[in-house]
Amino acid sequence: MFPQRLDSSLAYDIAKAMMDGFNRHYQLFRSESARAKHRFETADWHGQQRAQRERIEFYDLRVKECVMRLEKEFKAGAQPMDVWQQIKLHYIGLLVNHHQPELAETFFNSVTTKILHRTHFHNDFIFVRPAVSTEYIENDEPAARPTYRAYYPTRETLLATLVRIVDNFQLQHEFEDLSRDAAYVQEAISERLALVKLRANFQIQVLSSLFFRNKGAYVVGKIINGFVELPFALPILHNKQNQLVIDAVLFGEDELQALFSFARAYFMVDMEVPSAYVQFLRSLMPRKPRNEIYNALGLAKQGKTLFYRDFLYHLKHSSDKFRIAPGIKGMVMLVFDLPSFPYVFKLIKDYYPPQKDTTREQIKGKYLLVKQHDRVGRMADTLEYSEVAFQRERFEDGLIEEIRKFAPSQLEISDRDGDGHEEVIIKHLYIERRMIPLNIYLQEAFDAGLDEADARRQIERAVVEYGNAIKDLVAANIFPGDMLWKNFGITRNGKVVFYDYDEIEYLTDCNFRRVPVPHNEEEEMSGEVWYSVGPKDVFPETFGPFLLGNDAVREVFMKHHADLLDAAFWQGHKERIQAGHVHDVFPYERDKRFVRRHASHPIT
Ligand SMILES: Nc1ncnc2c1ncn2[C@@H]1O[C@H](COP(=O)(O)OP(=O)(O)OP(=O)(O)O)[C@@H](O)[C@H]1O
Repeated sequence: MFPQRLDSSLAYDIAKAMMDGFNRHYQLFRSESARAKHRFETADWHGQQRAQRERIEFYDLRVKECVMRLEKEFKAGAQPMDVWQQIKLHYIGLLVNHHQPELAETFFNSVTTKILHRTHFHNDFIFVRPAVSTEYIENDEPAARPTYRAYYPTRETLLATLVRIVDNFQLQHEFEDLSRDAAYVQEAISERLALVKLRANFQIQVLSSLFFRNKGAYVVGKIINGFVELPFALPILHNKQNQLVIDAVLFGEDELQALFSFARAYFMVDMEVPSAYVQFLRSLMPRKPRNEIYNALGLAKQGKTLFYRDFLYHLKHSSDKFRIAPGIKGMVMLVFDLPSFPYVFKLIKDYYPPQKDTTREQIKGKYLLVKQHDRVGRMADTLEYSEVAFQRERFEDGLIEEIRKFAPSQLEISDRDGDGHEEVIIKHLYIERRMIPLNIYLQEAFDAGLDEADARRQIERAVVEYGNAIKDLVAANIFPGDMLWKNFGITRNGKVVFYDYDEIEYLTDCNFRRVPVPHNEEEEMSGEVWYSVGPKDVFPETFGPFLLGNDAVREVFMKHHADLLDAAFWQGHKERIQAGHVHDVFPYERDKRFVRRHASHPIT
């Protein structure tokens, strides 16, 4: 198959046009990300959120543009296969000194598969694995910023070094008191280093671009001493007087994981060599898959590519079968998983019960809304795939039957690739992180018996976190719609996250009402809803019977979250959002905030 000679000049022109298409994409993506700094400095929060939303669309737009150009200028789709092989080889040549080769390869795949369609293309024409290494890429241009900077403080110069680290970002806005904040950070670091001997290599490494998201900017780095590396992040916020403050210091893998969680919006970061950022971040969070790090940086297509490669690799090295996911089955989504793999696969059913007045398009719209919205750590991100092929023998028969019954339009079983093995091909799928459904988590505690202190603690933690999750969603203008326990999951770190999006609405589109007082005994005794209800009307006081059947659950809920049953709570938030308020989201515990920690003992 490998071409002996590169003799088609058209192949070179097509490869070059594709590379131009990618370069244009990355330049636009990067400048939008770089502008986040100015929006942060000028407290343009609506602008920041808009940009976060719009940037998600960039990739598909650029792919479409490039496909059109290739068809128009080169009739690319009509070129014979040997030309396509040469296109790929020329493209590899163009990648050799490129600073984002892995992204450019993915762009090539997107454009090529659009032009050649599934029936024509062969894996040889795309990048099934990377052809060009991303190791040790450096930007050698004279004014280039390195990926990270290293600082070499002593115990005595630590404070001055911390000030310098922040100063080097040249934020064009004044701090309330940078030396005070740096002293708070120094104190926190010194506590960790108190009993430690500083080794010759003691240093602080800091990624040279800030990470922007919503109302925050984050310094991300690590402290190295001997063989120990301590990841850290410094959130910088505007205070009430609109001056900058370092709000906290986060340490260690778990706190960084929470910052980079799959349930949060993507960061804006100005990066020349994204793979070097990913490599650095991976050293801070070794258990976080690379695909999720690319996602967190807004490079979702690369995340998707890497996820799929990891998935295929996992399939090759496992033998268990796909099955219907544990828990209560969805009415609109058919959910399955592979026990050995920490994700779930969701497809939209063809048929749903009458109370679900929705359509496939509407459901897709809700999933898209979540993708573009700030997920505030409370909504799982999803990857969307079309035409996914699995080996038939890896599917339990019961699962095939379930798909055949509820989503026949999504299922094809055939030997499409002609390798003599049957495949299950699913037309459209969402994939997201697997969690423990909250109803199962609570049931485990009930089963253990409420006399057990651990079980009671488990219930308390779950119910308190559940209410907190809803309150975070509310602050972010999201009404979850269906708030039953089964629609929330618990993550590895004990966070409660929402995953059932088909009834989600903007809070500002809902009408929160109290149940009217009955006019007469007949109305009062009627088991039916006797008052008129509009399509967007919500009656929070009616949530109780669905959620609080269990006494232990009820007790905790009423202690911490009784306000969720009050229409005034919801209406109040709606009005604040309508008045233009942009909520604060803290991807860390509130008691980490310096304003709380040092309220009574300010450092002087
Ligand atoms: N990320 C996940 N991790 C673990 N289990 C999940 C996940 N997402 C869904 N499930 C399981 O699949 C079930 C159905 O999923 P989901 O709630 O998304 O479907 P649905 O059809 O929208 O539900 P509903 O009938 O409440 O509208 C859940 O109750 C849960 O048991």
